[in-house]
Amino acid sequence: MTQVEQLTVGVLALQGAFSEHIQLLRKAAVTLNAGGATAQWKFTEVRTAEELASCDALIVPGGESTAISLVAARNGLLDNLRDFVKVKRKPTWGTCAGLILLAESANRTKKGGQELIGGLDVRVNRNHFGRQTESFTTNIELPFLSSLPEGNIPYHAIFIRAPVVEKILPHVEGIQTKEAERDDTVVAPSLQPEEQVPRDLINTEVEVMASLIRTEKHPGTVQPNETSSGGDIIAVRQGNCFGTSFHPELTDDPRIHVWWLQEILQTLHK
Ligand SMILES: NC(=O)CC[C@H](N)C(=O)O
Repeated sequence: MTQVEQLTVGVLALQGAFSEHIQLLRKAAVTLNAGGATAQWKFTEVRTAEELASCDALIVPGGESTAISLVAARNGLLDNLRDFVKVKRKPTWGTCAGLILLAESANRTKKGGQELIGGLDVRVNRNHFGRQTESFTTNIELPFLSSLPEGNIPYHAIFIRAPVVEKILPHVEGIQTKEAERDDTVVAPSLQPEEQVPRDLINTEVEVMASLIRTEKHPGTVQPNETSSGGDIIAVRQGNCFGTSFHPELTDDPRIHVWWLQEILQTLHK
């Protein structure tokens, strides 16, 4: 009998919707293993460098990116997270605040209050749709789910003070050379030369996985932006990193978690 591999997926548990992710990951693993055992999955909350080191993959949840980055900095975890994502290049998924933290650049940040992990060559615009009261839910098409059972059923996406990807950046090692074009833009720090990963290992450009085309009027005002003609970019993937503007963890629909666990298996077996 072939040995089933053991994989540990961590959820950064400093602030935000981490326990919801763990519950949905458990549900996703049951779904995935029902189609034939894939792996023995362990899902765990991550608060320390030791816990992070035990993980094969990581979710950075929704919540408040400023709070998550402050606590991570206080716990001395930011550099470990950067190493996990950008040097070890382990599969990492950020939802909402997590997408902001995985971006190489973010606009509308609080003065002096935000550090980024980086990993996705994008610039996000925080709170793109407005304040809490302008949060909304909507059914969207997620073409990347189409290979899953029931993958073509629209996905009920929850946007809470959500960011969007407003620009795909050219990949440059040494992020300081990237634009910080406004007073409220922050960028992720550059890798040290000895940490730089050869370009062919990064291997992919940013891939737009989903856009939101707002056909009906939502309460929030939409800022004009560079992607408005094709809709707002709300899901991207690049190499080991995946990010979504919305909160799959606040639904009971495990399809994106199932898809992402499959991605982990594929990445690890490449
Ligand atoms: N729901 C969320 O995760 C909101 C993200 C929040 N606007 C931030 O900047 O962190």
